[in-house]
Amino acid sequence: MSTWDAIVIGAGMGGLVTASQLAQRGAKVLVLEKYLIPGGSAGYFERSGYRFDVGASMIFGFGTQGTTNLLTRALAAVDEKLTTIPDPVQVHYHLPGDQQLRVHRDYGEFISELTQLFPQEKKGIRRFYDECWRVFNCLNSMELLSLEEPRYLLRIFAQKPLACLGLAAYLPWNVGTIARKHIRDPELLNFIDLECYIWSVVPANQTPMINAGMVFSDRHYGGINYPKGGVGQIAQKLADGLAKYGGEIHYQSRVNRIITAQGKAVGVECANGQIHHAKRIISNATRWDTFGHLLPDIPRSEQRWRKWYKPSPSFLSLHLGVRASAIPPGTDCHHVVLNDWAQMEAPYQTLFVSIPTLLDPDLAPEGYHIVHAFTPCWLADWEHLNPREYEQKKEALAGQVIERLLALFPRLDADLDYMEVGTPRTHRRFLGRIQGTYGPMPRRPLPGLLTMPFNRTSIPGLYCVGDSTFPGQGLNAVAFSGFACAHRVATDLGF
Ligand SMILES: NC(=O)c1ccc[n+]([C@@H]2O[C@H](COP(=O)([O-])OP(=O)(O)OC[C@H]3O[C@@H](n4cnc5c(N)ncnc54)[C@H](O)[C@@H]3O)[C@@H](O)[C@H]2O)c1
Ligand SMILES: CC(C)=CCC/C(C)=C/C=C/C(C)=C/C=C/C(C)=C/C=C/C=C(C)/C=C/C=C(C)/C=C/C=C(\C)CCC=C(C)C
Repeated sequence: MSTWDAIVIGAGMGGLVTASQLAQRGAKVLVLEKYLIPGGSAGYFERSGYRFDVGASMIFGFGTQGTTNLLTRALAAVDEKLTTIPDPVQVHYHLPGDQQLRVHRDYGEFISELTQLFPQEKKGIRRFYDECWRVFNCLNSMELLSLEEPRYLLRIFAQKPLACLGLAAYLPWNVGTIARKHIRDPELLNFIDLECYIWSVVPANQTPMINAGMVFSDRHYGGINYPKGGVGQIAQKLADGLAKYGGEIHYQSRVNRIITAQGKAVGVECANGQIHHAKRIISNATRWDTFGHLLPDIPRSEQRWRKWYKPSPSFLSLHLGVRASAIPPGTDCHHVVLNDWAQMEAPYQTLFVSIPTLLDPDLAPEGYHIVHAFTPCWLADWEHLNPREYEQKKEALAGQVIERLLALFPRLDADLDYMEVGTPRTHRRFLGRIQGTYGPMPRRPLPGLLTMPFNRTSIPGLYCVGDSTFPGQGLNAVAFSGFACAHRVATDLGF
């Protein structure tokens, strides 16, 4: 039995930012993580001399200026810093009809390359992406904290009235509506769908405009920057910072139950039988894993949320080690391959490829590269298989992905040194996420971010943080959720 100011269930990025922010304010914080290391889907694993990122290697939020560089800020708050390596191209698209497009760090260069593909839409392209900048500039001019804290809202409204009104105006909108104001060409609209899909896993008409403002502008402002030593270093450094400020993380501590008394969350019970009490409980597990699992009941507000959002697909992931000769000189770090616009959302169709060793060669033995290839698919496709069927399916689908990779890297098969294949079952098992999901997705077009819940829940004393809270998926997004959650909890605790 022990008593804390706050207990955080899960050391994913959302949980770690919340915990480190609270500890830095003087709160006594305990993080309970079921796995061996921190990071969750932003963790890593090592095999045969390779250090693989568990999830995506394309990192936003590491800029040096403005207010939206939330990873830089979260680390700095606990006196930590990471060396980062700038990526000159956010993504190299391989589009249907053998078209190629690179999203350069330089905004002008990107716009000019896109305009060469769609010259008839020169004005529309400029107007659409400039409108994204308007959203970003509002966000990037203000301190980003909890929108559930009325005194903060009054303060930023007094400081930045135009930016607040600008954001309030965009909150209910999705990208599809804004894009259609400026663009007519159906193929260009398909491309805008893909621009959204690769991080939101839904097309433009379901992707909140505020999030697109962040992603489509920050890639040119703060840029995409890779942390030296791999994505896992971010969580590791936050965990170090947390410890410096007196917080604790217990690994291999799976929480089985949130304990309530008179309807209020007051503690947790772990699988090892330990019980911990705290004034506030914060869950970094998804809302689906929190309500109905850690707490038996699903409150009415959560039932409503489930009518709006469902778990998005998971991924089939190939983590490959290859001889350097497989990767031609001049290759970009991140690629997206799509052969048919109509198939963008179909399982195993849109292929994501990252080669983080092009930025940080130390992640692989000398003379070798890491290739992480992943493609969305559903858990249902992988359930009810016996071990032999499961292995056979993994092998067959991995073979199909490699076949597609050969179009980009013809020597890849001959130069293959190591392969580890993850499925939705792997993601569910190791990340503890329902159906191995990447995050929540709207069941239908919703009013932008208006339906995304903040950190407080309908259970007094219980908060949620991470990608099933405002503003959704992405490391920088869950970092925002962590800043906001810590701000709200600290205020409630009187810190
Ligand atoms: N390039 C990128 O932007 C990038 C890279 C990696 C991850 N991500 C994003 O990170 C987001 C996820 O971050 P997050 O903070 O929401 O969560 P997360 O799922 O990454 O972390 C949750 C953590 O909670 C732990 N956990 C779950 N249930 C538990 C229990 N009962 N007891 C103890 N521990 C438990 C898990 O082991 C995990 O470490 C995703 O949206 C993904 O997009 C983005
Ligand atoms: C007062 C008054 C009047 C009013 C009020 C209003 C206001 C103030 C409002 C506000 C709002 C806010 C603050 C908002 C915020 C937001 C945010 C922060 C957002 C963020 C976002 C982010 C994001 C979305 C990100 C994402 C990312 C991602 C997801 C990524 C991913 C990646 C991947 C997957 C990779 C790919 C790969 C390849 C391509 C290879």
